Amino acid sequence: MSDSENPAADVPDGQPDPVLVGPGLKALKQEAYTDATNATPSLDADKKSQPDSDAPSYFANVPGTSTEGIDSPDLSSIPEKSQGTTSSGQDLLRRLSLVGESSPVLPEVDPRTQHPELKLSGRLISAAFCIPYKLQFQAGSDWSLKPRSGSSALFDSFADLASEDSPWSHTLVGWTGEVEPVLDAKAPLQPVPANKLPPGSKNPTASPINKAAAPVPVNATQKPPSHPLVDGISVERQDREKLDSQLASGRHGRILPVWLSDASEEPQDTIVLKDQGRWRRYSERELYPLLHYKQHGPTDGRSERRWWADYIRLNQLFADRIVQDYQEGDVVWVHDYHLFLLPSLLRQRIPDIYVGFFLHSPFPSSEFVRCLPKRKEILTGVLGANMIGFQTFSYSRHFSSCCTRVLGFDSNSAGVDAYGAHVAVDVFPIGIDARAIQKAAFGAQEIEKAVAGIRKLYAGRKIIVGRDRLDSVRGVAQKLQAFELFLERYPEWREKVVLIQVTSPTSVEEEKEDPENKIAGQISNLVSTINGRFGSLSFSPVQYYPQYLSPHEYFALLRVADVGLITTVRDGMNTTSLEYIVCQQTNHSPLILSEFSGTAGTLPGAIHINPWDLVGVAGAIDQALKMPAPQRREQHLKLYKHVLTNTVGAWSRQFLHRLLTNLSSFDQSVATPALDRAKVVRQYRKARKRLFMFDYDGTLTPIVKDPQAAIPSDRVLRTLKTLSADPRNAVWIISGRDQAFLDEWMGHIPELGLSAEHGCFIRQPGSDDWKNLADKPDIKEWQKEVFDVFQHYTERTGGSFIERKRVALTWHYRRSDPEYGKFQAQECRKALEDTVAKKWDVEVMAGKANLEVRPTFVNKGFIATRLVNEYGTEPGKAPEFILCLGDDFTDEDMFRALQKFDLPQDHVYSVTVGASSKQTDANWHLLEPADVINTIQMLNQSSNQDH
Ligand SMILES: O=P(O)(O)OC[C@H]1O[C@H](O[C@H]2O[C@H](CO)[C@@H](O)[C@H](O)[C@H]2O)[C@H](O)[C@@H](O)[C@@H]1O
Repeated sequence: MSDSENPAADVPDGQPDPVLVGPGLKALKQEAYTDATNATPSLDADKKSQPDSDAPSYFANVPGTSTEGIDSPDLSSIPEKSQGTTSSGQDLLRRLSLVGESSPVLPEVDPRTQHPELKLSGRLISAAFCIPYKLQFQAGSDWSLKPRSGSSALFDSFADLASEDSPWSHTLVGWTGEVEPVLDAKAPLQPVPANKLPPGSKNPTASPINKAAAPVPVNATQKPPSHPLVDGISVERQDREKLDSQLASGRHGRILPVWLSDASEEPQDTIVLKDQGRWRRYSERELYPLLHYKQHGPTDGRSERRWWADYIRLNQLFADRIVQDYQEGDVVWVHDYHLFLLPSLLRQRIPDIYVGFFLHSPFPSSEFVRCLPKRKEILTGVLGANMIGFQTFSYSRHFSSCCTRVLGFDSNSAGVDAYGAHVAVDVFPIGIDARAIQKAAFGAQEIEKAVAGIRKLYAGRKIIVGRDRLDSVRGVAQKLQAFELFLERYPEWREKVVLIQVTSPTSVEEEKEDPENKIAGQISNLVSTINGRFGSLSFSPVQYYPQYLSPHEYFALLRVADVGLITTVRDGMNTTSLEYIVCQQTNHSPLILSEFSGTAGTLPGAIHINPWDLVGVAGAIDQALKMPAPQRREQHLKLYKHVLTNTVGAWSRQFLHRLLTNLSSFDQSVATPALDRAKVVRQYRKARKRLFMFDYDGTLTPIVKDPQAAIPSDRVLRTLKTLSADPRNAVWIISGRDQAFLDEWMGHIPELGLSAEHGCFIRQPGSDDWKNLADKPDIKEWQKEVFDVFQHYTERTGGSFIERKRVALTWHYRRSDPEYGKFQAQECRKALEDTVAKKWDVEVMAGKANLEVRPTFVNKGFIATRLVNEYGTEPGKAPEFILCLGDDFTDEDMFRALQKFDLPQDHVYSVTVGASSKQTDANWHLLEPADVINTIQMLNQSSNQDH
């Protein structure tokens, strides 16, 4: 049902086009596009293929003029382009309370003026799996372009971005899709072998679509499908260039086709297209099912490895194409799961590129994603983007949670900290081009005829309409089961209600090739059972049509419906439900919508059902059929306002606006620059007195699961030894670890100064003795109370444990469920702050997957201050080079302490280890402990050069 996330976004081989909406519909009006044998039209003509301007306008549909019952509100002054781009439009929307109810309508403003700091070029490159055309090819001739079906909302958004009103110069990068050879119009069609056809489909050469069987007059002019793919098509360079020029301008902007082939050397004169379907396999057999909560059985993994290799190559070829065209300041917007790896591939080549990613399909719980063998590659691939958008909040939450659980990255509802960068995560439910749908659905003679025809056919009966693809996730079986139960439980409706269910063949690779065609079989059994139980010789309560509909038939069906029934068990965004709402502008028939559709959250005015609860669905059908007119009108109005305000144009503006806002706020205020090593070396070499303060965990060694396993490597020890051997250097380890640990691992380097337990203990260089700075008589008492609270949470948080030191106590939850552990830590912290911390002079600190309690009067900042003071702060005495490094909250005390001294700026380097987006008082950042060691080694080497 949803085509915004249609995996194939295409017609199965050898099939006629399914329902076309949006650009498809508009383009359909151009006969030449549908005729493979005609000369290829110029894409400019495409612009003219907008719906007829004399078609009755939805927006001119003022109250009282409707012929179909209760009217819609007067939206006549909403501007055609984007409903709200002018002040009058905004006023009207406000008057209708459209603004503020849904996402705000953003005006078209040139992003370059709005964000001068980003130095935008004004060019937007969209990357989508396929271009919006199906290609037919004959060497030496023009290419034949037919509108590609599916993904209508997405293609409409490209048209919007490329329109004259858009501030962007738009380029679309997409795969050519499976290229077919042009058929000789006069040559007889060869029968297609049955095994090459999708299950349930008719042999195109055998018989035309059964006109009599259709619920509405079937488009008899519909062409038989083109033949299945021919393998091994050779495309010469001049033919590819010809396609480039045919696609150079049009309603979607400039289109750059990506040629997917095995050829490894660039550029090839001839590209041979073989087994073209392979480029879909990984995404449609592995990713699509997983994203929709479907798991296949175990396999030997060989095919999957091949598909994965193709998936990588596909993403690389997209990256190549974009990089070839890229100009500084371009924004790249990547769409959907076929291109999960593209953001990182682009960032590897252009580190400061602006990239947004939008996922059109659902994103499942981490419990599902973790089953994917390539889970890490997929997640890190997409994390190359600056912002990742989802259809619903729950999908975005699942994604962030996956990054925490699978990759161990910090995340919250605003985003994920990945590899030193903050990746924003946000929610943008897609809309439709409501105005185009309205124009397409109303007024044309054929549609009016079809509407009248269906009404006549089912006169006196209520019509429930369902239109879905025959994928298992679309819930057609559940719908039929619920309808059967409805007829059983509400006998008063028998003979008075008909369910018209139209299904187009599946587009899911895996299901297409199911030899048993299980779903189709199941559906047809259910239909027979219901019609057998509740039908009669003259009437069948289920009218089932496994076929494609023309746009006219499709819109006519949506218009005559008394109830729209969508029982999908999983889908990203259901565009049919949005189109249904537009088509019901005058009837106001209720919409029953599965809560598992991504659309449900944005359509609270629909009747939400759980498709697995058949009794509930049956009850909802009864409720919808009996709904009084005023209630129907009221519910519909809410839905209608939503669909009209949240158009696909508003969606893309919203996405780009937030991407740029994120980029600019990130650039300006939060980012901590990477440590300028050249500057550090210069000052280091100049300085005669130098002070080093190193935190230990997360700074000198990477964070690991078991605290006892975080031991310094030989390289770390050698580096520290060399550094501290220089008499000009004072080198200190200032750690939360206890004395025993520091003695054991670093105690053998006599030149090192050590401080343990966040400043509670100190051991001077050259000494074996530890001095206790936290010696107070009450220690045992507060320790006991802290221990009891920690113990309480340890018992209730699997995997957590307590580390007892001499003074401080640490509760660790790194081995617990990351989200539950974090939650329990918040609770535990609250409990400690409300009790122990109020009674005693202790501080509760949140560390890395831990909580620590230590006396308030000592901390790492206190030690840092003490050390600088020991050197002397007057000019001539003060250290001329201070390097202080740490990674967590407790180290911020040191950074703050250093700010209090009046020392020359270029003498003091406070460095946080981690993302540049981290909230910190440090002036610089380094990504990871390895960078710290590299930096120190560099200083050591620079000293050698001095000698
Ligand atoms: O001040 P530091 O030297 O950074 O020490 C802080 C705490 O580090 C240790 O715990 C942390 O590192 C462990 C090993 O990588 C890791 O498993 C744990 O999750 C981290 O919280 C140490 O165990 C604590 O005693 C220190 O206070």
